[in-house]
Amino acid sequence: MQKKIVLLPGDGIGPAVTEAAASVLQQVADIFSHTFTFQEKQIGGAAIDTFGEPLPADTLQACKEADAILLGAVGGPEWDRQPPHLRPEKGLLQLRKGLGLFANLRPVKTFPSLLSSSPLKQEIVAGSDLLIVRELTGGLYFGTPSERRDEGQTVVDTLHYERNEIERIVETGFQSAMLRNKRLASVDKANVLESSKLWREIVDEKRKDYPEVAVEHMLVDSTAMKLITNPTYFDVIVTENLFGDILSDEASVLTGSLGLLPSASLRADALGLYEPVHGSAPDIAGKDIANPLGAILSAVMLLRYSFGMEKEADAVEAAVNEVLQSGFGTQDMQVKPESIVGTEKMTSLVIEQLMTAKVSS
Ligand SMILES: NC(=O)c1ccc[n+]([C@@H]2O[C@H](COP(=O)([O-])OP(=O)(O)OC[C@H]3O[C@@H](n4cnc5c(N)ncnc54)[C@H](O)[C@@H]3O)[C@@H](O)[C@H]2O)c1
Ligand SMILES: CC(C)[C@H](C(=O)O)[C@@H](O)C(=O)O
Ligand SMILES: [Mg+2]
Repeated sequence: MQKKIVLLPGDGIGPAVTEAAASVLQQVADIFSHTFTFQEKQIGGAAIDTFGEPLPADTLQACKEADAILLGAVGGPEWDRQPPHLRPEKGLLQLRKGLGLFANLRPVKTFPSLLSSSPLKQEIVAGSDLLIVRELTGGLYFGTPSERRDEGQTVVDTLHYERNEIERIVETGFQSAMLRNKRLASVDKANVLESSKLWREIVDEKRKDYPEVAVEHMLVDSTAMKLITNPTYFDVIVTENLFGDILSDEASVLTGSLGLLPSASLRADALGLYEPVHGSAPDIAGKDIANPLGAILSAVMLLRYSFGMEKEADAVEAAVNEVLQSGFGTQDMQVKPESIVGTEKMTSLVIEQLMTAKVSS
């Protein structure tokens, strides 16, 4: 199969983890006789430095013409003082909005070999396997007005949702639950927010179409607590943009490292944007120590969701599992000191494992 992939390395550790994931995809193409073409474009701080804007029109256009997009991360202290429209993060938000990628899937699954990596007790995290379905193109992130007034001393952000925006993400939540263990936690703040009240109404309407799914409405504050005291309680969580952002970083603690978490941002057709959940990690950039597995597992989601390549996705996932099973890890994971490897080494271990598995199959 021939497929066009746009690479958006971005800032900080973004380029290193994107390169890692792209080299795994290239290996997949070689092994399974596909042709993947990679086109690299600028976004975030790197784009601001070169083109004066965080999402150049040329980048957006290339993404619109691609079959899938793989992004590293954006942001960093050097751009933190920029006006809001010239922040690296704005480029990512414009890209999600510009492509209409409203459904952000963030799976969180503990690897049995990494149970001791989590700061939480092993008996609590063991068996955790949940999916956060985060609304990605609405809510506080995009509502207007969002501004400073009275010489900056009054501020306003707007939480805005329209019925159809809630309906489509809730639908994604139900469909995801149907493909998993048929349990859906709809997370909101309906004891305070009007947007959450409409959200609940819509969930209650939709649940009639999915009688097999056990639905529970949960408040976001107690969900945050339950996520780390009883994570196996959850199957699918569907929630609005900001709640999903916060809960997904929290949930990364279950796996032992934020560096392990992948994500897919999807819309109704096959185009998707795939990126690790973590940020640009300026504190470790340029040192060959970033964990590339969140990006590599994002490439697994790309193979599955945009290309429908199940056996290819399974092969990469199995290779990652095998490498972790052998005890290897990056410095952010709790592995034996002699088993700590860098970004490039971790990537080559995954690639070698992929090749070995292919030869022996
Ligand atoms: N999708 C994105 O592009 C994205 C996501 C989150 C944050 N950001 C941006 O990244 C910048 C830094 O934000 P932050 O420090 O709050 O969050 P971060 O996710 O970049 O880093 C948080 C901590 O996790 C560590 N970490 C993150 N990814 C890792 C990896 N792959 N391997 C090993 N360790 C890893 C970092 O070293 C740091 O200690 C900010 O500018 C922020 O806006 C971007
Ligand atoms: C960088 C930032 C805009 C982004 C978000 O808040 O969505 C990030 O935290 C994420 O989780 O992808
Ligand atoms: Mg985030």
